[in-house]
Amino acid sequence: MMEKFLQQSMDAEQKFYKYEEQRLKIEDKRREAEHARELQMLQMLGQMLAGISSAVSQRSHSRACSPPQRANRQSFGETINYNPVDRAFSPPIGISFFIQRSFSFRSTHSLKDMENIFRLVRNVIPPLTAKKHKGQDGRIGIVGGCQEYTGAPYFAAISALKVGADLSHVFCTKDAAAAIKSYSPELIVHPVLDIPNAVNEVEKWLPRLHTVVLGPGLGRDEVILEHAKGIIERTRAKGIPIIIDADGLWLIAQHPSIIQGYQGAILTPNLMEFSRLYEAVLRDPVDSDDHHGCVLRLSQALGNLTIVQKGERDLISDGQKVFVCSHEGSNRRCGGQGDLLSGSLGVLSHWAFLAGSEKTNGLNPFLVAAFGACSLTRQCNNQAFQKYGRSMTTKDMITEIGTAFNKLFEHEVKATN
Ligand SMILES: NC(=O)C1=CN([C@@H]2O[C@H](COP(=O)(O)OP(=O)(O)OC[C@H]3O[C@@H](n4cnc5c(N)ncnc54)[C@H](O)[C@@H]3O)[C@@H](O)[C@H]2O)[C@@H](O)CC1
Ligand SMILES: Nc1ncnc2c1ncn2[C@@H]1O[C@H](COP(=O)(O)OP(=O)(O)OP(=O)(O)O)[C@@H](O)[C@H]1O
Repeated sequence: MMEKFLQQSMDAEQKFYKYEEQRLKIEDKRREAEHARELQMLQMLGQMLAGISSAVSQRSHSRACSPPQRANRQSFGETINYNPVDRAFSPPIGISFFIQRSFSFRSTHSLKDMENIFRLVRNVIPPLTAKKHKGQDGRIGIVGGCQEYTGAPYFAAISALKVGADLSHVFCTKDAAAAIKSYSPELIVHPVLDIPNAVNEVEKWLPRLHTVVLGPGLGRDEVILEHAKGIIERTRAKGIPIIIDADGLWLIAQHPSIIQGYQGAILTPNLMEFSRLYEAVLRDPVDSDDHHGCVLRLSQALGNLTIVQKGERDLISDGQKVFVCSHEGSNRRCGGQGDLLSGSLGVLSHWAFLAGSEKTNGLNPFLVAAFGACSLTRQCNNQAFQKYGRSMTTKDMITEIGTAFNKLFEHEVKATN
């Protein structure tokens, strides 16, 4: 009797997942069509504006220094495009000028530079409309959380919600679940990471997730890491974007092949995690005089997946370009701000992935998402530090997410120079 009941409920569950998977596919297609329509309208608008501006410039005897000429000049090569021959991701020349100015190696950015890159981030942010239903703007899964570390997965999951995801799931060990739930009723918590069939349990949820963030508070228990390995493999097999941070990077340093060649992955190492990974993959110590080259080489060696090297300046590379985010933060470094970054990136990478390179002027959408998440983290750091100074903690930064996001991405920054 019990067996029959169990079988029936398993069948019902499977039917539900199948139905849900189909529904999500239809929904994604509809959103793609919506994006394509918007793009078409923008292109038409662009053509109209181009027509008007060329008429105006003909009348006013155009100036000698046009953007395309400047784009080719070395003095604008502060952002290094390491593969100028590959045009696959290269935007038209005028736009290239615009992007290269935005992602500069200079330590300070002009307001205009920041406005340019923030505009690309804004392009991928989905509009809030009354027509949407719960889940459409992001269902993010955080894999991490064990007895020692319950804060890290919480920080990542709540940050994802505060940036704009609709649902945030945490897959953690049994003994971490109650603590994580008690921090926030908004989170959906699955205490499955330490059960024998953990990988299958998480896999059941994958069709319902847009992005997976793996690593915050995962710990280094061998059994859990083995489960994490299986989860990465299944996530990769389904083509779902995955952000790997903290102990997830420890795992990658032991087994780089799990992630090698998967361009749906974004790795977010701090300096320490970066050198571990670099040495494991390239069998060479990091060259401390050439951080940009090292980030680039690591990305290339792993098959051009996106790397975000966190630090005083965040270096972001997909093996072709290295971009720098040096948005002003503060001198306070509290544990957990990397989790804020990985959770935000979970949402932004989903939005960017969905929007595609048409919305990022031909640039790899993950680079734009990473730039957005780094700027946002640093802006939260800056705002919270102004209020709390040395006593600032990650919770204070998380409280700032709404206003920081609004300031960076919801309003036009006035370009004064
Ligand atoms: N409240 C929580 O639950 C928190 C848990 N955390 C988790 O703690 C676990 C271990 O993380 P750790 O970062 O300690 O990992 P590691 O055990 O790899 O330690 C890294 C070491 O590198 C040092 N380091 C970091 N950035 C550096 C830099 N730029 N230059 C030089 N040294 C640098 C740190 O001080 C630390 O001693 C992870 O699972 C992580 O997610 C952290 O996220 C912090 C908050
Ligand atoms: N020296 C710095 N100056 C300014 N901002 C920094 C500095 N170091 C880190 N940051 C900012 O903090 C973010 C998180 O980086 P951090 O090195 O603290 O990560 P982490 O060590 O992985 O964090 P966690 O404590 O969550 O494990 C970076 O992306 C960056 O935006």
